[in-house]
Amino acid sequence: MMDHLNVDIRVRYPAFELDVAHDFAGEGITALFGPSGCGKSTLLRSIAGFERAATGRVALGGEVWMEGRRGLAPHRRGVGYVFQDTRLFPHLTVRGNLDYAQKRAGRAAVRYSFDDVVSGLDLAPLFDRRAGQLSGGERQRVAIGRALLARPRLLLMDEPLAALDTRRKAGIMPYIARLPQAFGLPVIYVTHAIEEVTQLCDRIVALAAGRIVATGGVAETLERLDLGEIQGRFEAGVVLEGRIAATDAEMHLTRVDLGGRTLEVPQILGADGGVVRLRVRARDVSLARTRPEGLSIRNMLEARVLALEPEAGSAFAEVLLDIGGQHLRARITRAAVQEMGLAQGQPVVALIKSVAFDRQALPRPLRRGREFDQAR
Ligand SMILES: Nc1ncnc2c1ncn2[C@@H]1O[C@H](COP(=O)(O)OP(=O)(O)OP(=O)(O)O)[C@@H](O)[C@H]1O
Repeated sequence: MMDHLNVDIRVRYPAFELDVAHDFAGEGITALFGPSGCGKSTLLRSIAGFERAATGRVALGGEVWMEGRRGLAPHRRGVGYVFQDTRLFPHLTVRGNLDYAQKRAGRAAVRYSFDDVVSGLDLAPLFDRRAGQLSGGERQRVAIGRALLARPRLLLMDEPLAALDTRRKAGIMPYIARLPQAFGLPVIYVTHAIEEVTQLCDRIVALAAGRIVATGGVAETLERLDLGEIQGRFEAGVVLEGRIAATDAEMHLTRVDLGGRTLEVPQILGADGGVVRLRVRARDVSLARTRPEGLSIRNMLEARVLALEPEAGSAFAEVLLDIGGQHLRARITRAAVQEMGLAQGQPVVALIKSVAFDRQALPRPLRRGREFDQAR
């Protein structure tokens, strides 16, 4: 367990105020999540020491980085920073960019070497390329490597995938997921993309209008949050956690055990037994009173109605379901609720098309052991 980052920060702009007090976990990836303009980048900049208007307190373990209006300069705070635009030196090679970071590194003791960074991010094949000639995903890998070589005790990432297309995102996400375990440092990860929260993060700190509105584990916090404000009604859904039970390589399907119920989803590249999170949007779930026959839909889960929430002034209602401990949401028409005679406590069958699942489901990193500890 690494040191906790404790913040109690205020920033006042003419038209915006940030006021945040939080004890960030000393391990894993914490999502700083919220709508555009809620203050995510301002908070990250305040932690790093780039925000002149910040007042309050920032401390990592016993080390105070800011107190009142006085703070350590950014390069003395032991943070690595990864931006959306990578800010590499375009005219230098990848090797040149990494060497530069290595030379300017602080003296903090870290448990990994230059070679660990290079192999952990697969950077060797890129060494002789100029940074200006890399793809967006490759540039981000190099930018992460550069941040790690500064020997940080904490890594701050500000929407590192926002500029990438879906395929490139999927390519780089596994590298990010491994960072806390592989390099032994906590990550604070700014995003407003819910798939990145679901696939990469262990916890959420949700911000709205400069204040924290929810904190906690990913699945439960997403369920509590009113995502409408962040993602729009259409994206409402749940995050299910399960284990890979088996994969049919020929059919490109993976069966995921949700603890009694099984889902069939597009193939996930991961070993049997691996833990995965799956986001299911409410609009992708239909309901039936009894198990239908002769359907193409692969996923039919026995469920029980926990709550019915008609949306005022709309054709739709949201149905909250229990599927053996975990929850599911279905967005169906109010007319259907009436015709089916749905009521609280009633057993139903929830239908989910396999195509409804996000493509980039990633097995969660293993919780025990740090990869580089064994090498030392
Ligand atoms: N230097 C500044 N002077 C005045 N107002 C600022 C300054 N920097 C940011 N703001 C305002 O503070 C608010 C929060 O900005 P911030 O960039 O932290 O939001 P964000 O959550 O990171 O948004 P996004 O997801 O769009 O990047 C915004 O209303 C922004 O206009």
